[in-house]
Amino acid sequence: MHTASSAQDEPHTHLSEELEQRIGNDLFDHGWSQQDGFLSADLSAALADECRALIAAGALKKAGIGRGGEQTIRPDIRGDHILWLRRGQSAACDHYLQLMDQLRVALNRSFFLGLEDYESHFAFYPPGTSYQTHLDRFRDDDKRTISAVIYLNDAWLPEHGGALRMHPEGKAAVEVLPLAGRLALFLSARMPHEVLPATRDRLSLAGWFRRRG
Ligand SMILES: O=C(O)CCC(=O)C(=O)O
Ligand SMILES: [Fe+2]
Repeated sequence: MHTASSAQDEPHTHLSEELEQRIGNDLFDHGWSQQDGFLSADLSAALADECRALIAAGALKKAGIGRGGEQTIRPDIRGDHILWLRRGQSAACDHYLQLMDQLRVALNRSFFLGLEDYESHFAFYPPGTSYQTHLDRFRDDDKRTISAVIYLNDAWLPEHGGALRMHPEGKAAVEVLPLAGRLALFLSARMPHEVLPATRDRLSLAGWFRRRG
C-alpha cells in the first residue's frame, strides 16, 4: 500500500529524471553503466532474503546455455543456478520489476529503442563457479537489447572475487563487484562479458530489456 511520505523515506520508488539521464548517457557513450545504491538497502535486503529462501527450498535450477530445445548444462561454461521471476510472486519482486519498467519507459523516451518488456531471473553462483565470456543476444533471436544485473551481496570485498568483467571494444576491461544495491547495465549484443569465480555465495537478479520481435 502506498502512504504519503517524502522522497527520502522511499528512495527510488520512482527513479529521478537525473538518474535516468545518467544511465542513458553512460549506455550510449560507453555501452555500459554502473549505478550504486540503485536499490534501497531495504529492498535489496528483502530480495536477498527471498533469493536465499528460494535457494534453500531448491527452487533455483542449474542454468543452461543456448535456447529452447537446444539447452545444455555446461558447468564449465556457466555455473549459476537460476529462477525466472513471475509478476506477483512477492512485494519485493514486484517493486523491483516496477523500477525496471520505469527505466524501460525512460530509455524508450530518450532513445526510441522500442523496448517492449523486461525478463529477469534470480541467479546464484556457488563459490568457485563462473560464466565464461559471452554476449547476451541469441543467434536466432535479437530481441534482447539491454542487459541489467542487480547485486544482492552485503559487504563484498575485492578479495572475494566474483566481479562482472566487461570487455568494451578497443578499451581496457572494466570490472564491477557484485555489491548489494548496485546496478550494472550494458548493451546485450555488443558487450562481451564474464563472471569471475568468487570465494563466497554470489546472489543477483539478471534481466533483459527486449524490443519488439
Ligand atoms: O551476474 C553478472 O554479473 C552477469 C550475469 C550474466 O552475464 C548473464 O546471466 O548472462
Ligand atoms: Fe550475460
